[in-house]
Amino acid sequence: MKNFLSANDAGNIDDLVHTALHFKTNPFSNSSLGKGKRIGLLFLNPSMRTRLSTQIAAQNLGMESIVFNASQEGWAFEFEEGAVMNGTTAEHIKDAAPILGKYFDILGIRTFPTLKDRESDYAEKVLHQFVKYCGIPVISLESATLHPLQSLTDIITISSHLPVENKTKPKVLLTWAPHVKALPQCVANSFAQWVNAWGHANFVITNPAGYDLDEKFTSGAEIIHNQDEALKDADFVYVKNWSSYQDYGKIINVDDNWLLDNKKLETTNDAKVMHCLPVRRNVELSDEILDGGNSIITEEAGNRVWAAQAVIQEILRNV
Ligand SMILES: NCCC[C@H](NC(=O)CCC(=O)O)C(=O)O
Ligand SMILES: NC(=O)OP(=O)(O)O
Repeated sequence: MKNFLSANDAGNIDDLVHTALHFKTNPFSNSSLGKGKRIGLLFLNPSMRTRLSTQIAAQNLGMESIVFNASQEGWAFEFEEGAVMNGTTAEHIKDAAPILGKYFDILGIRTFPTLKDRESDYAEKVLHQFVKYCGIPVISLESATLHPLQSLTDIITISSHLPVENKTKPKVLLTWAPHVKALPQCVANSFAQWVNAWGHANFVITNPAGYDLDEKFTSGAEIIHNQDEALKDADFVYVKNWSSYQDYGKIINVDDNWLLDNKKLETTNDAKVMHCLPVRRNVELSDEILDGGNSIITEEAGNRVWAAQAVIQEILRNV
């Protein structure tokens, strides 16, 4: 593995899941692989889980990690080719990224979308410039359109809840949920991309009209606009808000009640409920679900370490 930017970089997903679950029971089984190596974790946006789990994963492999909160503590980056930098940006990515390539062996980057310029966001303009100019392997810590470490975690979590002799595919439902802010489509896009690539689920997506995701990621899933219908017999319900892809970055008013509660879960197959976190309680997900027996959300967040460790190991084997 050279970079880890999407499901396309994962190789065999089952193998990666297997490696991650091995680390879950044997965290220090390869604790000298990263000796003398250093990962830089650069954040242009907030994070709790991604930052901490990736640091722990690196440490478990004997690797040093340094976090750089670039948007708060660094010079403002310029990404435009040929820019006359007489405004607020102080350092061009072409100058900054090669330095990071000198300091680190692997670079992790979190960069959210603008939610204003769809073309630029969906071209992953910022992430790809880091890749182009840093010259070392790059791990996405959530980019403009995808969140691959989260999605690998989600597949690991689902896999570990399947019966050992599982013959039938579980029904995995991704449901849109309400929110007060316009959020990226990354987590939902990425979950769709990974579940499709994994191929071991009957995959359904439910969202209100106007919230259909980019078909580039969802193609292969069944899309149902009626949440009650979509919930029937689901084994896993993945809850997430996203802003509109079609009316890019906008919140479209929705009449129906899309907030999941225990009553809505009754028609499922006693479904496990998942969410990437952070979650707005009683806006995006109800207290009764978050505090109830169907939620596997804390376990899911715990699995972030093993996903990151499996990915860093694969990259370290190539540097
Ligand atoms: N990294 C996981 C999710 C990050 C981001 N959520 C947020 O920005 C929530 C912010 C808030 O609730 O104010 C998202 O949806 O892509
Ligand atoms: N799920 C997730 O990526 O969490 P953070 O934004 O806290 O890293």
